[in-house]
Amino acid sequence: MKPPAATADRDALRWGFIGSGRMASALVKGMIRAGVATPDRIVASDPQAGTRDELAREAGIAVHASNSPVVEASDAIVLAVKPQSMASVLAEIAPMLAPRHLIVSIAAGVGIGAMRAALGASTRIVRVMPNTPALLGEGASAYALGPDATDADAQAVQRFLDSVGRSVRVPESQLDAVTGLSGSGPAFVYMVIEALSDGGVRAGLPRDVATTLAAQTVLGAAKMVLETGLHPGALKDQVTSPGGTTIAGVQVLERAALRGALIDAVDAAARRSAELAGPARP
Ligand SMILES: NC(=O)C1=CN([C@@H]2O[C@H](COP(=O)(O)OP(=O)(O)OC[C@H]3O[C@@H](n4cnc5c(N)ncnc54)[C@H](O)[C@@H]3O)[C@@H](O)[C@H]2O)C=CC1
Ligand SMILES: O=C(O)[C@@H]1CCC=N1
Repeated sequence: MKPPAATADRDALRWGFIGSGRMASALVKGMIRAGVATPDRIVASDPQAGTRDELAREAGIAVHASNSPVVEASDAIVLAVKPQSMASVLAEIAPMLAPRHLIVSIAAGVGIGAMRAALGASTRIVRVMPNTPALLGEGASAYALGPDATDADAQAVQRFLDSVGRSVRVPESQLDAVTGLSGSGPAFVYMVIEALSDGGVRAGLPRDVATTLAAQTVLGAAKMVLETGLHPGALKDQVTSPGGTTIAGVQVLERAALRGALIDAVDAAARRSAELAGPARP
């Protein structure tokens, strides 16, 4: 890797967010919550007044209507617009970039190659796939480095992502799979929680009790996987008494092909991420 850009202050980067929607908002608020950046070192932009006002009010940062003040006031620029808006944003910011700038894209399906083509081959680029639980410091992110990104860039992005959850470095070729699993995954898990809660209600629990128990059960089970290091199947076996209640439910889930449905969901989301890189965008 190349040495860090001489002008970049690695320990006190100024962060700029282009696009202030749901994912940018989760990351900004998560960073501030974790203390990785103070509000005066983060700026953002968005064309929608309501979106600007909301983030400015909730995070205490400056949010501009145009993108040039963000480019001017930042060292690391997080591109947080929809994939469909990326081409116009890249064309807009390309002439404004200086050697100090690190480009961090969170857009699904927009490749490093396409960004280099639009911004210039020597641009330092890191492509990230975060997820919305970053808001609470429980994000799951993966990142891939562009050819000109430095060790310092990798460290800065890893510090940023680890401050809002867990992160892993992957080859760019794996980012569509990451998008299908952890990028889209919170939506799948919310559906599971909602359905578990429905089950509790069906069995006679009040809704609030059922949702609390369902969500805490998913949280606890996830922590068991992460903190014991045991295989999920072994942990499932610990819950499943011979002739007991759990195996009765497991049988229903196997008959309903729960596993196949989840595998298909991740696969479909990963394929959609790959599709977004192509010319046929919606
Ligand atoms: N929402 C999620 O769970 C995740 C989203 N992502 C990625 O993050 C990106 C943003 O997604 P969301 O936050 O969900 O979308 P969003 O629609 O909530 O936010 C996008 C924002 O970009 C703004 N925008 C549009 N054109 C712009 C321009 N030219 N300059 C500046 N801002 C502009 C829009 O007004 C909007 O507020 C997408 O590329 C998506 O693939 C990645 C991981 C998870
Ligand atoms: O649904 C989407 O396209 C974005 C990318 C990953 C999560 N949300």
